[in-house]
Amino acid sequence: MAPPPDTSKTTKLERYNSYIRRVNSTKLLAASTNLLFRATLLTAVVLILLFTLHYPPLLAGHHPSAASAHSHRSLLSSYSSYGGATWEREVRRSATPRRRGGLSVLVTGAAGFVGTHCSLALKKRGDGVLGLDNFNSYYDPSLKRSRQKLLSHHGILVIDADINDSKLLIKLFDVVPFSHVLHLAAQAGVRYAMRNPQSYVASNVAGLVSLFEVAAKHADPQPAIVWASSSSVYGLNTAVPFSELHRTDRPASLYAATKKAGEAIAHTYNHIYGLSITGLRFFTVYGPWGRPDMAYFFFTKAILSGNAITLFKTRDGVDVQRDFTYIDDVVQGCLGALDTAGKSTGTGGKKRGPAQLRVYNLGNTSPVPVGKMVAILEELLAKKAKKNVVTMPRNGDVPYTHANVTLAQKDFKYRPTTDLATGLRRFVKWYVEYYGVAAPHAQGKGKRGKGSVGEKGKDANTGRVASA
Ligand SMILES: O=C(O)[C@H]1O[C@H](OP(=O)(O)OP(=O)(O)OC[C@H]2O[C@@H](n3ccc(=O)[nH]c3=O)[C@H](O)[C@@H]2O)[C@H](O)[C@@H](O)[C@@H]1O
Repeated sequence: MAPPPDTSKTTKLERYNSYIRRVNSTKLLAASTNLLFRATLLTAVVLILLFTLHYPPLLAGHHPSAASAHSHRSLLSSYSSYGGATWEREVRRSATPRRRGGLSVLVTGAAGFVGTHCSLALKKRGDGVLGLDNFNSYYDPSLKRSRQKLLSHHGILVIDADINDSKLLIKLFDVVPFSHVLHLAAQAGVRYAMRNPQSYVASNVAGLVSLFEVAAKHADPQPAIVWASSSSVYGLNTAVPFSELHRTDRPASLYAATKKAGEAIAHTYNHIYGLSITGLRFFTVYGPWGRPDMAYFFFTKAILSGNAITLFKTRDGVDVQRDFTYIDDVVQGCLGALDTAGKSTGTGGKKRGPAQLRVYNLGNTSPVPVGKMVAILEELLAKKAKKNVVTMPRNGDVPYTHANVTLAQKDFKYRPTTDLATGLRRFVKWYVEYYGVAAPHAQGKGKRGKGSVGEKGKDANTGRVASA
């Protein structure tokens, strides 16, 4: 009988082979896990890169001074990021005139007080308007959002961006051949300049240069520019009424100094690049949808709520006076300046010939003591103000303003027609409606003038009215 075959060797060999297979498959598993991990990492990096490249505006739109504003986004501001076919279509739709020979105007500071009124007036007569505003929180941004809503109802798009965002400005001029820019975006307020000086440099100097740069070097055609200077440039000037020929080299506040700097910068861009530039020196503009940082506005609030107001007197014990100018009159001046602006003469940063450089006072031509302004408000609100009268602190204020408007009258028929009592009555009417406060019993006897923005045909005496 043959001996049974010796299987021990074969079994050992098989065990060894199976061991090798296990080792190999473990190695393979480890290698493929490693590969999978690397591939996932690479895909993630590629995706992040693609996302970032695709949405640069999300970063570009965030100028530091606009940072706080971005917490106030609403549906209306969905164009805070720019680019894309839909965005371009909306921009063009808003900026295209609806009348033959109409203007196409980029309005900066469009959700501001003067910006809102001018945008509506331009749109109403058939011009194209595109707005820009950074919705900063210098004063209640919800008021700016309400103005934006009003503009949106009239087909005007306001883009949520800062004038220092030159990439956006370039993009806008690529999409629309604006004929004009109405540049009203600025850091306003005389006394606030002592608390936040840098904001004046950022908006009124750097922002202005940013706009002029793009208009001079990138815009084709170059637009004509009309922009807001200020009566404060007259500073310590004592010759009255203030004429454009008077000295403006003694500003009393940093605010005034930045506006004066703006006028000098305008001269440079006109001289080198052939930009047509018109500066408008506004005199204490007031009215419905006004600025809550201005005295007539916060005095109204204080009087209604029974809080004291502070009235400044000059060092000689005289009432401070202002040439208060009603918004509709200023709008008329802004449109007149736009209509008579000559064309810019340069292209691609090269001047081709001399261009227009102008500056005008837009005032009311009748100064009123601030005490009188308070007396008018007291009558309209049927309530006495609690007054603290103090000597004017050294805060940048000047004792007196008074405009000579002969030049604006001659060049574009500027004629202010609204006295302070009439204008304040319209303001108070708007104020009680907008804020839904209990209507005052008295509304004064001022003459009724032509309707202004925000008047809804309802009388404030009828009681509480929902905000606009
Ligand atoms: O015309 C201008 O150039 C300027 O007009 C206004 O500046 P201002 O005239 O100082 O306007 P308000 O701040 O409303 O002050 C009006 C008057 O009330 C006085 N006032 C202000 C505040 C206060 O608590 N008490 C007070 O008596 C001021 O001294 C001033 O005479 C605007 O705020 C500026 O942005 C604008 O450029």
